[in-house]
Amino acid sequence: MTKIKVGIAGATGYTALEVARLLMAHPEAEVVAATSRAEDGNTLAEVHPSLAGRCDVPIENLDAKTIAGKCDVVMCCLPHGASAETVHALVQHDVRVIDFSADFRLSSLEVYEKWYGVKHPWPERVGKTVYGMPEFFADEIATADVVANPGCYPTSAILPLSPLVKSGLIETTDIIVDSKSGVSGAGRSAKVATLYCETNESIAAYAVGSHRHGPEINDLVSRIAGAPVQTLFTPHLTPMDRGILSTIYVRKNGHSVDEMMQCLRDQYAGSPFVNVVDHLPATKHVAGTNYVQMTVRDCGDRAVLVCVIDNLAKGASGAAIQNMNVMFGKPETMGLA
Ligand SMILES: NC(=O)C1=CN([C@@H]2O[C@H](COP(=O)(O)OP(=O)(O)OC[C@H]3O[C@@H](n4cnc5c(N)ncnc54)[C@H](OP(=O)(O)O)[C@@H]3O)[C@@H](O)[C@H]2O)C=CC1
Ligand SMILES: CC(=O)N[C@@H](CCC(=O)OP(=O)(O)O)C(=O)O
Repeated sequence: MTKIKVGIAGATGYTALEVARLLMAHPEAEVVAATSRAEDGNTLAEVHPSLAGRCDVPIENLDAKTIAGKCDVVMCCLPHGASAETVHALVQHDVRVIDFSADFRLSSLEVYEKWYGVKHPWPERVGKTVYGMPEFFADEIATADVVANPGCYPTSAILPLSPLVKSGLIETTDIIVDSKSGVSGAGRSAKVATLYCETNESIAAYAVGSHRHGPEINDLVSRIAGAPVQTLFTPHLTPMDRGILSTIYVRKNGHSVDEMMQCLRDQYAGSPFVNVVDHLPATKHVAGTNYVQMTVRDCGDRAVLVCVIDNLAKGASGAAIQNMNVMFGKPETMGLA
């Protein structure tokens, strides 16, 4: 059996570590290349000691032609902007790419450039790249050269909202998405806001009314549901390593919460990673799994949807492995179950 040869660009970051960790347990894929500007010459295990003894792949400076020559697929774990340039160069050298950044997620170039404040390096490709959520786009993912891996917060909102909007069970306006994330969501590079003393014993709302995941949620729910949707999204930073909890307030549209729960159960009946549950456990959600749990509660003229995910698993690297499995004709759960 020939294994899928995987490259990891941006190998020093948190999503890269998580994708490498998951790939160590994948029976039909192997890490064959890794890149970073800062750690050129070291190995993946030297940079991430938790991989010691399991991954001596050398880290090199990113050269698209060299990496493409070694790999069947590259996990591009770079920040937006830098990622689009790299994805473009990789595709020119005939390698498939899973892009962790937001560079190819949105339908509209204008919306991208407004919210990200940069000129897009590959504008022709915006709006023509499949969104990496196999729950809705598996057929396109299977044949894609580039997959736009979803944002972590958007995953926690798109999965519960889309089926309910599509079935007309909730109103398309006045939707409030209130989300909390662990600190690893902000990446591994040093920033004052994510220092231990700033985050420990604290909780903070940030980018209120201006977070770039608002337009991503609106775009994707609208696309999937076939109806324009406006949400109000507020993220919060919480003193956890990882994890996302989204509490979503919606207006009922003359339908009961039982109907909403049934709609979600029907939508995700065959889905290996989305669990619709009667009660979310009061105990800690298990980190590092690709599973999403969601439920709905009745609150008079409103309903409250609650969705819990792991930002580094289903919110990033787990979703990327799921996408890779779909791209290479493997069972969706391989290496993730
Ligand atoms: N963390 C999370 O929970 C999630 C992250 N994402 C997205 O995944 C991507 C990676 O995130 P994450 O792993 O957290 O980020 P990190 O900050 O932890 O790592 C980023 C990596 O990119 C490299 N890098 C940084 N700037 C540049 C540049 N200008 N050019 C080339 N390489 C660069 C760094 O390596 P070096 O400096 O050594 O070259 C580093 O390896 C981002 O686009 C992020 O938005 C998406 C969903 C969830
Ligand atoms: C806690 C925290 O800071 N989270 C990040 C979201 C990470 C992510 O998914 O970002 P991309 O869409 O850029 O890939 C943030 O709010 O910027």
